[in-house]
Amino acid sequence: MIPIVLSVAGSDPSGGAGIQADLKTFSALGAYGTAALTALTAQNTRGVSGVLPVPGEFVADQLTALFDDLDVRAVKTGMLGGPDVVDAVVGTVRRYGVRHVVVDPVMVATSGDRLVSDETVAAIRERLLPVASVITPNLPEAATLLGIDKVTPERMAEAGAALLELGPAAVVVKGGHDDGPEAVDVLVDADGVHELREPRIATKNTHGTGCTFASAIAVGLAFDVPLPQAVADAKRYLTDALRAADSLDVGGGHGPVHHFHAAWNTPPAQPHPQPR
Ligand SMILES: Nc1ncnc2c1ncn2[C@@H]1O[C@H](COP(=O)(O)OP(=O)(O)OP(=O)(O)O)[C@@H](O)[C@H]1O
Ligand SMILES: Cc1ncc(CO)c(N)n1
Repeated sequence: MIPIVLSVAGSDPSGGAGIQADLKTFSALGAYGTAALTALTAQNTRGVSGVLPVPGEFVADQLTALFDDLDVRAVKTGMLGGPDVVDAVVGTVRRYGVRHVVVDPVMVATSGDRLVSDETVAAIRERLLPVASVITPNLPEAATLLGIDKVTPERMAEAGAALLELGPAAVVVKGGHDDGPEAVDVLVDADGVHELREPRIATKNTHGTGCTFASAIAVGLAFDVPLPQAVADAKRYLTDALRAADSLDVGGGHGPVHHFHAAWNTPPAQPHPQPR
């Protein structure tokens, strides 16, 4: 039976981040993708112009409908519209005993636009982190969760260890927005600190990298791959998706990564033949 993975996240109508990115990642990596929407955004590759949260009660209804029927092997959370949405997720994870929970603590879009309120961040910190298998903050998200000014690349391991104290089984602090020849992330779990390194890809098309990375980890866990391997595999998949991103050329701002870089081993699209 195909492993079922669930994204609990917001919609990005431009298709590069949020549930759209998550479903593409699940599909590209061979899992069956499902999605419960927590918010609508109005956004494109240049920025976010509106957010409409889904009430927590209705997120809970979506989750109940899913879990009453489908054998969901892993849950990935992204943008969570409000504290009531966080509580709907936590309640479901506890009630159905979900084993694999990947929390991408989304706070700000690639464009720099803020996506969630302070109350939502507090609910994530206090109630969602303790049920997470792994959380994947970038440097500003790590700092916000820890209630400190900033986390520097030199202090990623230290920040990861402090975040581990908040209850998740593992933490991946992402150094993606740093510069340098490599994109370095730090995984901290009960076994200690592991560094993950891949080449930094020179592209402006980085919309949805965080969503894609966390979703790929969730697929690995759904296939029962051990966490450190699932994280390393996810990073390799994302790096290849970044490498192929410029071939898509979608939008005028930060365009999407190429989720299907491995599956579409066909030449670039040709114009449709004209009738004679
Ligand atoms: N230019 C790049 N080249 C290679 N890897 C990158 C690049 N940018 C980010 N990454 C990697 O992508 C993954 C996602 O990290 P990133 O820091 O972009 O997440 P994020 O800030 O949460 O994303 P988002 O902007 O979608 O919210 C990490 O493994 C990071 O190291
Ligand atoms: C809906 C949504 N979730 C997450 C992100 C983070 O990139 C985004 N831009 N939009």
